Amino acid sequence: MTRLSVNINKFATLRNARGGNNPDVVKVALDCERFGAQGITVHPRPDERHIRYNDVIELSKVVTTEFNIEGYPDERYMELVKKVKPAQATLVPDAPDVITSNAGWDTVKNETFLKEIISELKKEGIRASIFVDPVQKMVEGAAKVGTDRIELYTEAYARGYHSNKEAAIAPYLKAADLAKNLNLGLNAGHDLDLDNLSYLKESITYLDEVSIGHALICDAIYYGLENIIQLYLRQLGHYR
Ligand SMILES: CC(=O)[C@@H](O)[C@H](O)COP(=O)(O)O
Ligand SMILES: NCC(=O)COP(=O)(O)O
Repeated sequence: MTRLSVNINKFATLRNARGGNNPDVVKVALDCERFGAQGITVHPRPDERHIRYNDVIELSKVVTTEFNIEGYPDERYMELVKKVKPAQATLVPDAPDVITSNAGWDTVKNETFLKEIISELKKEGIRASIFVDPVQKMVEGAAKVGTDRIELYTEAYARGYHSNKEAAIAPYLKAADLAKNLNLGLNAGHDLDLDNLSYLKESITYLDEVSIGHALICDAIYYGLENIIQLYLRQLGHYR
């Protein structure tokens, strides 16, 4: 069964917009778990515009499902994961100033670097996953650097899904088959949502995990809207 890891970055974006601690990301993580999430994902970025490094430390004390920390493996990231020892570290090749993740690793060019980082993670007992585009050469390169899993970067799939879902999934099927043959675990993420998720899952039956943040949190706000307006109207005495 494919596991759902909820990326809680955007809750932190909302908190940071006002200062203070609403919403409380620790409570959010615990509630996500209570409501069935099988993992919690965070992606601290150097500018700490959403999840902060200290949040990650506090979350690590309470998360009981799979804790997954994404990020570019610079010194600060490596220090953090070594301290926190999450179940999984997902390495993403983001430059510090990107709005969101926008590419997978070039596993060929970065072979030596990735090998070193992954061996450091393994020494700490942390499962390594690396973010890759659905490109055969990059998946082969991922196997060579010793990662336990890859995470397929699904932005292109999500973008193509509505116009031609068969074409959009095609490179992912090939990459997933190759990953399976190379004994790599398989995760997927980025821009997955209520429309495109089930077709991905039906098509790639041995998907270990998806991590979903942006759309899930937008949906939580939107699907909660009717209920919350009623609750506020009740406070104003409209239903007495
Ligand atoms: C690795 C990936 O595809 C996304 O997790 C990304 O981590 C989301 O990060 P932002 O929340 O900063 O957009
Ligand atoms: N690894 C993908 C992730 O954690 C969430 O990506 P998104 O759903 O916010 O695009």
